[in-house]
Amino acid sequence: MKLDPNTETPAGSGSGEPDKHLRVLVMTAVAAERDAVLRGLRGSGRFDVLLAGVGPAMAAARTARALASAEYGLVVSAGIGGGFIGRAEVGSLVVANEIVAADLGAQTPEGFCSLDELGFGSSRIQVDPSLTIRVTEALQAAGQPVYAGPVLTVSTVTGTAARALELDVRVPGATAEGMEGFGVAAAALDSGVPILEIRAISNAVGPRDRTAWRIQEALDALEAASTVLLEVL
Ligand SMILES: O=C(O)c1cccc(C(=O)CC[C@H]2O[C@@H](n3cnc4c(=O)[nH]cnc43)[C@H](O)[C@@H]2O)c1
Repeated sequence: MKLDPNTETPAGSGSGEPDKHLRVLVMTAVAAERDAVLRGLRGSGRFDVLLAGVGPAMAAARTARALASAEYGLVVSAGIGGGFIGRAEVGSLVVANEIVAADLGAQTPEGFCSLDELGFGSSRIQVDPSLTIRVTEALQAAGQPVYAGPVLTVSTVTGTAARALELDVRVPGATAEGMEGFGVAAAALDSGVPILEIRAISNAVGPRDRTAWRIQEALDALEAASTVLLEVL
């Protein structure tokens, strides 16, 4: 498959409409997310929903294995995630317009240096803008609170206000945070398959407060979003 030389994403038709003859691979970190997605997909045979494991490394390995075993027209990284305050509240959905490995780089006395700045590749993978818009609009039309923006992948869940601010400065407009998206996206990019990431917000990105997690609320939002994906993908 051809890659767009500017974005390094698979070159598409520009409509954001995946080839409906091809299967869709959905990768979730854990079983509770997988089951929510499966409930939303209502038995559709066009989607395979597989476990990625937690964190970008396992997610990349498992996605690469799945992509080597069958032909897919789209890969979706889906799960619960943290929402940046003021951009995505608990219970809402975030559709990635880019997937950013936010802690991949080097710490220097002058501050964080990304992989791009170090000249070792890129820590950002773009999502086809028309796909992001198409999915965001469909979710909105279904009455779900939804935002489009950068979704960060981190290996360490943010647990302080200072770290949240640091990430917000590093990635302007950062909207959500998860732990698998960049791994799933790297495998998809490597196989020339388009990528999408959707996070249902279970907690705010900031000071650690386990009592404030709303995991069931986020899983319900993920299930409802998956029903919309059935129609739009
Ligand atoms: O122990 C904590 O303070 C803590 C806070 C939030 C999430 C966790 C997890 O271990 C969940 C990891 C799992 O869920 C996704 N997730 C959910 N919320 C976030 C978040 O705020 N930042 C990053 N990842 C999050 C993640 O994709 C994993 O699959 C622990």
